[in-house]
Amino acid sequence: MSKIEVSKDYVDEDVSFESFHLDPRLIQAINKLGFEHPTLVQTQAIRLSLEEKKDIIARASTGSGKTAAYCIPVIQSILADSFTDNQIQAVILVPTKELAQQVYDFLNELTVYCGKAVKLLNLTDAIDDKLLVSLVNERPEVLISTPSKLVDILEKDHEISLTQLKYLVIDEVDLVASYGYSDDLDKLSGYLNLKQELQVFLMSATLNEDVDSLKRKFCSKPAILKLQDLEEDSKQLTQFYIRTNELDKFLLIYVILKLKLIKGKILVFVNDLDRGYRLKLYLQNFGIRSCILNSELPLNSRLHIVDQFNKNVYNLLIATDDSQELDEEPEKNSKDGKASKSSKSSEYGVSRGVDFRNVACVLNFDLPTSSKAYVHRVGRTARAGKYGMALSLVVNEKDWGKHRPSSIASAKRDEKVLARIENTQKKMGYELKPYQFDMKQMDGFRYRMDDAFRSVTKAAVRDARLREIKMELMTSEKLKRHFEENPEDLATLRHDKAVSKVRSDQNLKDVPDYLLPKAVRQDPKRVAFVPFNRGGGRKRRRVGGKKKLDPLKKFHR
Ligand SMILES: Nc1ncnc2c1ncn2[C@@H]1O[C@H](COP(=O)(O)OP(=O)(O)OP(=O)(O)O)[C@@H](O)[C@H]1O
Repeated sequence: MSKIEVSKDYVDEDVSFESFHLDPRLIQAINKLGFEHPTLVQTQAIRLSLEEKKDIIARASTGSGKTAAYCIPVIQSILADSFTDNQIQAVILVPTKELAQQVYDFLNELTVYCGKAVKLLNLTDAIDDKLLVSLVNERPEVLISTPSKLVDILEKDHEISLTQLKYLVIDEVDLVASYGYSDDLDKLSGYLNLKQELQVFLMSATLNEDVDSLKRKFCSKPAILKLQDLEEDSKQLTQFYIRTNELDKFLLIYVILKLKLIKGKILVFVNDLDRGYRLKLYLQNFGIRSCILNSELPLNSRLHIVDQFNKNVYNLLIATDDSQELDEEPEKNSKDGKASKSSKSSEYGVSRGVDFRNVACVLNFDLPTSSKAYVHRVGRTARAGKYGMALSLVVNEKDWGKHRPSSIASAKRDEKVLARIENTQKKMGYELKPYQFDMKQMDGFRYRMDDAFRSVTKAAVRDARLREIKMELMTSEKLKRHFEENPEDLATLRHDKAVSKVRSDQNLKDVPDYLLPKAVRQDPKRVAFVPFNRGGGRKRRRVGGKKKLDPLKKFHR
């Protein structure tokens, strides 16, 4: 049994899962999951749902256990009701296929001792629609889907009935509400027996006014849970930013990664597809291996990459988050002010809800385009009560566009977005701290950065992108068969191979002694959290002990 550590701040230590009078099969599964106590949002949601039959709107921090908060009451109620035979009793809607799979996997674990009492169906599984319709007609108790896929299937077969539905869950509800799913939700409401027996859960870490119309449409007298603000000294997430120019972002990431200034697994976000490959190839020059995650890769590969990252097969994942969510007001994407679903990425989303495990640092190589997207990105670390840090590279407005090859359009607004991020974080009681790097001290690394940066041409990026897709399409097929035949062999399929023959110079891979900070030269094993002043001298903080270290502590002026 793997025990998952959850900090006191999220966990309701006075409460046990047994106190909810849950079915023994469910209790056994919860024990197997290693959950000792419910989290705060779970205690409240389970009670309100099972005892008071309330509709629930919950805003709770990223990583605070919202999935179990709605899954447990849904499964409990299905198990408790032995009279309703073979009916679709719950629909769980999420914005992306990744999340559908994640929720499906979690429900599978939760129902592992339930035999055939609870059947689950993930509608976003890439199976033929006809087969899907016939599987829905077998009336599994729980359907998991994106709104558009569900409506699609309902429109394909008018015999399917949802009037007996007891639970409707919309997870990441603000994204579902604002991301072009409103037509699908309107259509869906026509299939439901709203405000009768139906109990509704609307969940997210961020709620906005788009959710109000869903609240009016789907809920009656909902209980509103807001479980977000932690005490100052109990915050697990430490947030930093560095103001820089576009080319120096490449210098910074090289130095940070090469000298291992951040300990543990790092999730790097970039804002477009080519950018991800550019960074991967650039780092490859220095012998730094990374793995790519983006909307172009087949779903099987995406799921496998996240799974392997969670199992610590990779330490560095470069994820493209091209959602381009904007903060309200000044700019909206379409005439009605709603962001539209772009075809390729419409059902892909990596900053939302994906349960990355044990991420030490979220590094926003490119700053997201909205404060809301920032909340979700940085929420990939410091999950389930663990500590984590977020580091964002912010381009000075005056420096934007000065060096075309390293430039990206979104960075033009970085300073404005940073101001909004600071504002929203402040309202939640958080603070972003600036890091003043002494860029002069990194001058020794600059020529290597230049060399490596220049070697990554546009053609090399295009070539890498094509190769990776081809490779992953083949891997994806293999994965499909492997998943069926040989699940334990999956770990051997790696996604962090070199994707291009970019000239790889051994000189770039090694960092000569004279460039290293003194502390590292004296003791090569001591590479994390080192002071980066050539004179050395000051004592380092002990690594590993107390968690709330400032990981880049001595690197700034
Ligand atoms: N009671 C619990 N005890 C221990 N670990 C838990 C508990 N509940 C959930 N977890 C773990 O916490 C992690 C985060 O849970 P979950 O993915 O549900 O968070 P979330 O609130 O939905 O986050 P997000 O807003 O990012 O989607 C998961 O790995 C989950 O297994």
